[in-house]
Amino acid sequence: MPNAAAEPLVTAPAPAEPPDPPAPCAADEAAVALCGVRVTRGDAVLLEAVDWQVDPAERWVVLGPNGAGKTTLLQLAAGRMHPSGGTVTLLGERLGATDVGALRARIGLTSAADRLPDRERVHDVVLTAAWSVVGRFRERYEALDDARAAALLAQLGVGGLADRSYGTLSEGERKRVQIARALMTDPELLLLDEPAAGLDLAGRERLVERLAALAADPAAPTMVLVTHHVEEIPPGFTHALVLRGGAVVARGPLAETVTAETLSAAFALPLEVRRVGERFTAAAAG
Ligand SMILES: Nc1ncnc2c1ncn2[C@@H]1O[C@H](COP(=O)(O)OP(=O)(O)OP(=O)(O)O)[C@@H](O)[C@H]1O
Repeated sequence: MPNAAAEPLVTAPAPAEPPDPPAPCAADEAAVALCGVRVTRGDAVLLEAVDWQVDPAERWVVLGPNGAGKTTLLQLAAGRMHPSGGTVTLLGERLGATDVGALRARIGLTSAADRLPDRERVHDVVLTAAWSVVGRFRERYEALDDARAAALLAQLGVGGLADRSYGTLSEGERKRVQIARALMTDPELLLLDEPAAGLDLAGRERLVERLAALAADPAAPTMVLVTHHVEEIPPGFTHALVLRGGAVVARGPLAETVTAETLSAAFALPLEVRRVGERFTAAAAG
């Protein structure tokens, strides 16, 4: 008769190995880290399963058709919106677990929604960013602030317009003043939402030239530029994120991402994409 006590019929399973912790989706030193991000409004899904990491020295362009989720993504990256799911970490601070006011002060954002007073002197439009206000009142500014505003206007090629009132500027000149204003607080991250929208060819080219100079400056902040048009990608930009319908179509170094394949998929149209030097063009294939 078998000895049941000495030879159990059922062998106890070996204790399970503890599961590996999930790999972090982004490095700690990333300027922007989105992990499994989802944004919903009612039944609408604005972003779904977005993983994206921007390292401090990188310059990213975000491309995609109307409604792809580009502005939503930029609002997250500016700390002006929280995700419905997943995590957003900006400059080492996780949204939802940090003082968002202090974080926003470290981020420069320009968008068409910026409302700047037409009557304000151009110099003051830039200067007042130091106090996060849009009109000069009783704030006190240091000579250093004045010098910085003047230097930024000169850097953006609009130094000669410092004494004009903002409302008298052309659209292209305004865009460059807006970027100077966004740089006034010396942000660590600069977000540009369609900076070339509405500009004529010469205005676009002047802006692209200034952004290329900024991108080449090692002291410049991490940059993310949203656009619909590959022609607006400034030389010196390093990476691209391509979105469609709130999802990532492609992401990575510019040369591998801004291609006929990814853009045709994103814009749902067969496209030819050409690269001449550091500039891109796209047109319908045919
Ligand atoms: N509050 C909201 N409720 C429902 N849907 C919204 C809301 N806000 C935005 N959306 C939708 O989310 C989608 C993404 O919008 P978003 O502005 O991020 O796109 P976009 O890529 O910046 O578009 P565009 O290039 O036209 O500026 C759009 O379809 C928009 O209609």
